Amino acid sequence: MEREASISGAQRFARIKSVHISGVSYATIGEAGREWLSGIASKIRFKVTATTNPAGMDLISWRDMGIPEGFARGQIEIVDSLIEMGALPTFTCTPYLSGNLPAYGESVCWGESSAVAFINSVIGARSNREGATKTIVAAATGYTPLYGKHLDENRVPDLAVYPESLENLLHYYLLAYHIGLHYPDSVPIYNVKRASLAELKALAAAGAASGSIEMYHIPGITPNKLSDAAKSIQVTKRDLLSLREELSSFDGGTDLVVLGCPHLSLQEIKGLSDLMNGRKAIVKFWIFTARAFMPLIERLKWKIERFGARIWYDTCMVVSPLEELGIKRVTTNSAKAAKYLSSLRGLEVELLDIKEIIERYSAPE
Ligand SMILES: C[C@@](O)(CCOP(=O)(O)O)CC(=O)O
Ligand code: SF4
Repeated sequence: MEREASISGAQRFARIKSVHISGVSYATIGEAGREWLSGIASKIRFKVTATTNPAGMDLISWRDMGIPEGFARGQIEIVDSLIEMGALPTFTCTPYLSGNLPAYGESVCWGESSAVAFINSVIGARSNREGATKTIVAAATGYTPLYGKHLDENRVPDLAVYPESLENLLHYYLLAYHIGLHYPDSVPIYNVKRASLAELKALAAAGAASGSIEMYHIPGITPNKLSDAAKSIQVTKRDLLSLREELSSFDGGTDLVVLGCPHLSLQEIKGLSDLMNGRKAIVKFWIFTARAFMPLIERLKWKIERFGARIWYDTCMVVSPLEELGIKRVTTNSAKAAKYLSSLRGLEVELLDIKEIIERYSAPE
């Protein structure tokens, strides 16, 4: 940890109350990661709340997903090692909705770039975008080096963004993705009139996926101190639509629709069940969310199941080995998923808003 502090230029450490560990999927960390975790599992005990990012499969229904036995064995060993050290089995990228909610001003050490940007921006907690190893060291020591987004001077807005129009959730993803591409290290002010939980999540996820945006402000909505930004830009609807084209490599004829990047909130699942009501899927639909919501979804899911969609827990479309399940073309509404599905999983991607997806890939009952 001392060496880590000197690399990042930190002079001091912050005492932390929580970590969020990414790098849980066997598809991402492989044999090397599995071995490393099993080697340290009996030697390390976590001192603070430690939640976990999605794993490479639904930890209960993995056989239904078509996950090979060998993959499942490796994944279960990773999960066991993390739990032995004291991690909480949340397996979600929205841990702030599943029991790990930092307070305003609190320093934490979190992985998962979308969650880091969400808690910095929406809650006013403080974290840098950390790698898995560092979050494990922080969990074992209870400290993290104090630099970057832990410090006031790095949380000051430097770019005022004026979108021409935001008509649906996809536009929020595209707006932040556009800013992350062109201003990857900025602290933007998004001048938007409203932002639901889903929209706040989309802004957090997309700006960190195309760039390294760890924090944004929204006047009247996010709690951090605002000041005038040095630079100001307009983002037109045309900018958003041409970005959608760039992120899409096909148009119609998908193998699989994947929704839930980041993991869907309860409100989004409710909204989806209403959109699906009275319709039937004509392709495979997979939905990803946190295991913690499972009992609550019991009463909502009949509409989703009748539609023909499947809900998976503990995992997501990016960290499960979709390409090994014979899938080649996927459709999503998340710009972050679009990027990682093509770059990490090597899949063809179609990016559409949720209503367009339902219209294109389902029919009235
Ligand atoms: C792409 C991502 O959301 C999930 C995959 O990362 P990991 O395997 O959990 O480290 C991680 C991130 O954006 O920080
Ligand atoms: S759903 Fe998206 S944000 Fe969540 S872990 Fe998967 S890639 Fe990351």
